[in-house]
Amino acid sequence: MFEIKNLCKNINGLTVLEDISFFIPKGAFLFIVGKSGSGKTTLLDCLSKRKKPSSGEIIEKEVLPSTKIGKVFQDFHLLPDLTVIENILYPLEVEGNVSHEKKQKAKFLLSKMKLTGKENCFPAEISGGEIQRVGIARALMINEKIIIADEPTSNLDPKTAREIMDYFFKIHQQGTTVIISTHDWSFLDSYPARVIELREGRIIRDENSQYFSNSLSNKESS
Ligand SMILES: Nc1ncnc2c1ncn2[C@@H]1O[C@H](COP(=O)(O)OP(=O)(O)OP(=O)(O)O)[C@@H](O)[C@H]1O
Repeated sequence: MFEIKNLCKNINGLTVLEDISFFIPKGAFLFIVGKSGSGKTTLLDCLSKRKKPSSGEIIEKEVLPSTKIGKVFQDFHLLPDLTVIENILYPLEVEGNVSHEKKQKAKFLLSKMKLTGKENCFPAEISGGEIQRVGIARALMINEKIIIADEPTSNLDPKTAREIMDYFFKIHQQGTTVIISTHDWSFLDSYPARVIELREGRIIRDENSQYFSNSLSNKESS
């Protein structure tokens, strides 16, 4: 789905990503891990077309416009004057594509994100974790082919975080390519995933999660 070749990203004179090369096949379930500042967000920004590489390239086997990539980033940008359900449907509204079926899907995603009962609240009336889950539901509404999520469970209690990660894994099993950055190494034990570890902007490991959890590198980073 993505072939990343010799990707470098410099920001304000700082090399944030250096010579990153790897392939992400269609249907992958991929965790990007690494210490704070290792370049996870920047890599996801490049994959989701929020940032342009300074050099190198990202070749998409199936080219999707930026608006068709389901993105979950820390700046959720919910529209303050729209309710929760209106925010989730907003990207489709813009395209004039809100059908009865899509509304049913939005309600289904609300229940999966444990937001039932909050659909008519405005963003100012819900918690940070709930805002995060609205952002996830909106991303899932946009696209079923690829989801790129930057620390999607960071503000959530452990039980909710686990339920939402289970849901990401389920949609991966249904065929969606899922790329997630996380600080939570406990997830690596729980899902058969590919794990790429970054350190100072470089890939230092790229392995299956089952080999990852007991590693020295893991202990160093947790
Ligand atoms: N706009 C920017 N201006 C200056 N430096 C930046 C900018 N964006 C990122 N950086 C730097 O790039 C490096 C990588 O940042 P990035 O946010 O990609 O790391 P990260 O692994 O996602 O970190 P965290 O886990 O804390 O979110 C950091 O040293 C950061 O300070």
